[in-house]
Amino acid sequence: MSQVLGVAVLGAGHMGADHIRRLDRVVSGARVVAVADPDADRAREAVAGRAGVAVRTEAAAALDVPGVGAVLIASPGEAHEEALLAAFARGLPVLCEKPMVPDSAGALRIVEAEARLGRRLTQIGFMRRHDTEYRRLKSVLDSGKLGRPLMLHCVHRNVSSPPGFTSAMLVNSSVSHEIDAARWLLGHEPAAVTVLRPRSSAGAPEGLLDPQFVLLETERGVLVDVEVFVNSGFGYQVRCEAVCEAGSARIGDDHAMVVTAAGGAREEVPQDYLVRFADAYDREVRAWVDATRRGLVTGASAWDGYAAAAVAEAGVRALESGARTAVSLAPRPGLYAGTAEAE
Ligand SMILES: NC(=O)c1ccc[n+]([C@@H]2O[C@H](COP(=O)([O-])OP(=O)(O)OC[C@H]3O[C@@H](n4cnc5c(N)ncnc54)[C@H](O)[C@@H]3O)[C@@H](O)[C@H]2O)c1
Ligand SMILES: O[C@H]1[C@H](O)[C@@H](O)[C@H](O)[C@@H](O)[C@H]1O
Repeated sequence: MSQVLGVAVLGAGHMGADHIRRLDRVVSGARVVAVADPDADRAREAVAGRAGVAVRTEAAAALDVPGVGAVLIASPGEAHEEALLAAFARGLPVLCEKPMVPDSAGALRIVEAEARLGRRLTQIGFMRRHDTEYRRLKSVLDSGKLGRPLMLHCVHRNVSSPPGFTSAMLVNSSVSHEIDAARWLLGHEPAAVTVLRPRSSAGAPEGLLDPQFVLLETERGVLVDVEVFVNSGFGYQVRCEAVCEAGSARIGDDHAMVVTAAGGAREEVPQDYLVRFADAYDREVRAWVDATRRGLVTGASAWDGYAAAAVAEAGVRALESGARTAVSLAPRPGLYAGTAEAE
C-alpha cells in the first residue's frame, strides 16, 4: 500500500465539509491537504483546527498544491466538468459527487476525455451502491432466488428542498439516485421515461412541481416507479421494493430506532441524507481511498455518470412535455465494458 493519500477537496459546503471530516477522522490512509471554495471563509471553517491544509478560492489552484494525489469534487454540479478535466490533465484520480455533470452532452465529453486517456480515473458518488441495505437487495436479486425482477417500486422523500431547487432537479438531482440504483440493481439500461404530476403540495415553494411520479421502462421490460417528494416536511425516506417472478424484497423500512415508552411506540425518521446514508458515505470514501492507494479505480464509473445524466435529461423532457420520452445513449467506449454492474 502506498503512502497516505493527499486529497484536494473542491467545494466546502454541506457535502464537502462532511467529506473533509470523513477523510480526516473516519477513513484511514488519507489526509486533506487542500480545499478550494470561492467562499474562502467557508473553506477555512471546514478545515478549522486542522494544520497544514492549503485553502484556495480556485479549484485548479488547489490541485497544484504539493502533496495532492487525488481529488474529491463536492462543488455544485455545474462546476464538475471543468474540475474533472483539470484532474484528468494532471492524471489525478477523482471521487466526484453526483451528478457527474448535469447535462448529458457535458457528461459525454467527460466519458470521451477519460476514454482518450485510456484508463479510468473517475468514481462517481452514487453512495447507494455502498449502502448495506441496497447491497443486500442486489445480492438477493443477483442470486436468482426470486426469479427475474419485474418491477421496482421506489420512494424518495426529503424534508425540504434547498433554495433554488427547481422542478427539473427533482428528476436530475434527486431521482438520479434511483436511476443509478435501478441500472446497478438490474444490470441493464432504462429505455424510456414518463413523468406524472399529482397536484403540488402546499408545503412546496411556489411554482415547484413537488411531488412527481417518475416511471422508467427498461430495455428488458422492467418497470421502475419513483415517488419523489422533496418537501414532505416529515422525514428523509428512501425505499425500494423489487417485485420478482418468485417473490419480492423490500428495503428502507426499518433502519431507524423504535422507541417504546409511556404506552406507545415511536419510530424515529432520519431528517436528511447525511444521517440515513452516513454508513454508505463512509464505505464509499473508504473504498475510494483504499482503491486509489492500490492504483485501482472501482465504483460507479464516468459511464454510469453519463448514463444517469442521459436518462435524467429524458426525464426532464418528459416532465416538460407530459409525454413518454425515449432514452438514447451514445455507444459505450470499450473502457467501460461491463460497468453497469460494476462494484
Ligand atoms: N450523494 C448525495 O447524497 C449528495 C447529497 C447532497 C449533495 N450532493 C452533491 O454534492 C455536490 C455539492 O452539494 P452541496 O449540497 O454540498 O452544495 P452546497 O451548496 O452546500 O456546497 C457547494 C459549495 O461549493 C462551492 N463552490 C461553488 N463553485 C465552486 C467551484 N467552482 N469550485 C469549488 N467550490 C465551488 C460553494 O461556494 C459551496 O460552498 C452537488 O453535486 C450535489 O448534487 C450529493
Ligand atoms: O442533492 C441531494 C442528494 O443527492 C440527496 O441524496 C437527495 O435525497 C436529494 O433529493 C438531492 O437534492
